[in-house]
Amino acid sequence: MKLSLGCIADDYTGASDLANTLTRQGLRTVQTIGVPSDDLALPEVDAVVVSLKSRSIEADLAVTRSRAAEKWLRGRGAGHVLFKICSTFDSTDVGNIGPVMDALRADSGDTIVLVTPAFPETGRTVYMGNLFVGPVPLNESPLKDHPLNPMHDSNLVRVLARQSKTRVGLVDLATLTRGADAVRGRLADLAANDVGAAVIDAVFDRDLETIGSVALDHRLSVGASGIGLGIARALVASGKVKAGAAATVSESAVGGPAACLAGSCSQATLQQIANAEKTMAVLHLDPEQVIAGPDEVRRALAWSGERISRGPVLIASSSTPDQVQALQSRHGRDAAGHAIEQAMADIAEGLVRSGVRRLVVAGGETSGAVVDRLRIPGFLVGAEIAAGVPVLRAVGVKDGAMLLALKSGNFGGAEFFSDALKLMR
Ligand SMILES: Nc1ncnc2c1ncn2[C@@H]1O[C@H](COP(=O)(O)OP(=O)(O)O)[C@@H](O)[C@H]1O
Ligand SMILES: O=C(O)[C@@H](O)C(=O)COP(=O)(O)O
Repeated sequence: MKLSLGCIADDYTGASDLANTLTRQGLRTVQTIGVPSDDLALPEVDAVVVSLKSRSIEADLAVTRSRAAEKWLRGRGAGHVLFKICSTFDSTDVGNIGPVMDALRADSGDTIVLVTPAFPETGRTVYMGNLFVGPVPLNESPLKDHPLNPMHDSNLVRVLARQSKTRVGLVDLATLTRGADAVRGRLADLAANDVGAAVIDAVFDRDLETIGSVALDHRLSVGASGIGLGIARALVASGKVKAGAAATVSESAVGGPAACLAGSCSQATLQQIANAEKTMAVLHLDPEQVIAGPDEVRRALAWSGERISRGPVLIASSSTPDQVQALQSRHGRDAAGHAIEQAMADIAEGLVRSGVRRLVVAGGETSGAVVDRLRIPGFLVGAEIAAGVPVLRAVGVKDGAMLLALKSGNFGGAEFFSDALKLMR
């Protein structure tokens, strides 16, 4: 297998979002959980997206894991590696985007790396280095209240400069609009001034196509699914990947009970949970009790045990920004987040033990904890439920077929949970 593109995603929902984008552009793509072991049988593919849970861990550990993934991908022939970050640039002043980018850039030997979280299909655009989420700057969007990495600055040149050892510059929309050679010229000027990373504006998919073609001059780029789309289109346009070759994924029904788990506290997910009350049984966990001990998990499993044979269930820990803040002030941000993630993983494990083979998970960190606990080594990409969220068919699991959907907290329409289950037969 010689890869045309290697990808390292800093969380599992982000990885499935990118795998979805690459598949839709015609690349045969597989999503692996971590660096795959040698005995995982992978199909013949153009792209591998290695999913890491490295967004909110210690920066040093994120660097070590990302470098190991890069080494594996380069060893499979990947000439270009995309470090997939969140389209809302989720990070803190200590990382992990900057430190991982710096390390991968050093490994790749590139003098300068293109960076853009733009993903116009989901309303993420970048202008003059400022990230917009729909109509508002990042710092006015619901991301200002994220439980783990609240975003308070929409200027990505500043945000990245605080995290990175290199100088950070900007390729603005006016330059981009003049075409690939104008971008190349600007990058050469920046590199000559010791700038090692360039945030590049992008508003429309055509901007991403220009970015994708320039990115392929380099060995590394950093961004969200939008730059993935640009790179995939450039690979197809250059003939390096045969268009329309995306592997067909088995559509055979899996059946059996279905469940949804929500650990995201995003506004979108809170609304989706409220809407799900109309179509399925919903249990709201008591976050304080989750942290207190295992009884809340037992209560959730007993509750679902009584209902799941009659229809899908949804179990949510999600709460509003002020409730999240109150909990964090009592227990600490990381301790609260970790305890709830592990409780969600316990619940997922219990549900699967009782026969659930169709599972929807809302939240990136939450999905990471659940998928790790279920020991799923990888996924093939099926139908698209919503922008950035595909149906995933697990590969390499012992207990037979299993379907999952890993939803970024911010993604999906108002009826996401029922939309997902309709496609997960
Ligand atoms: N009620 C709650 N209070 C505080 N933190 C919570 C609560 N429910 C979930 N969390 C934590 O908030 C974080 C949500 O992050 P994540 O799952 O990545 O969602 P998103 O995709 O919206 O970023 C997780 O660490 C989760 O355990
Ligand atoms: O790029 C995106 O917005 C998503 O792919 C993503 O990374 C999701 O992260 P979470 O919101 O933490 O699930």
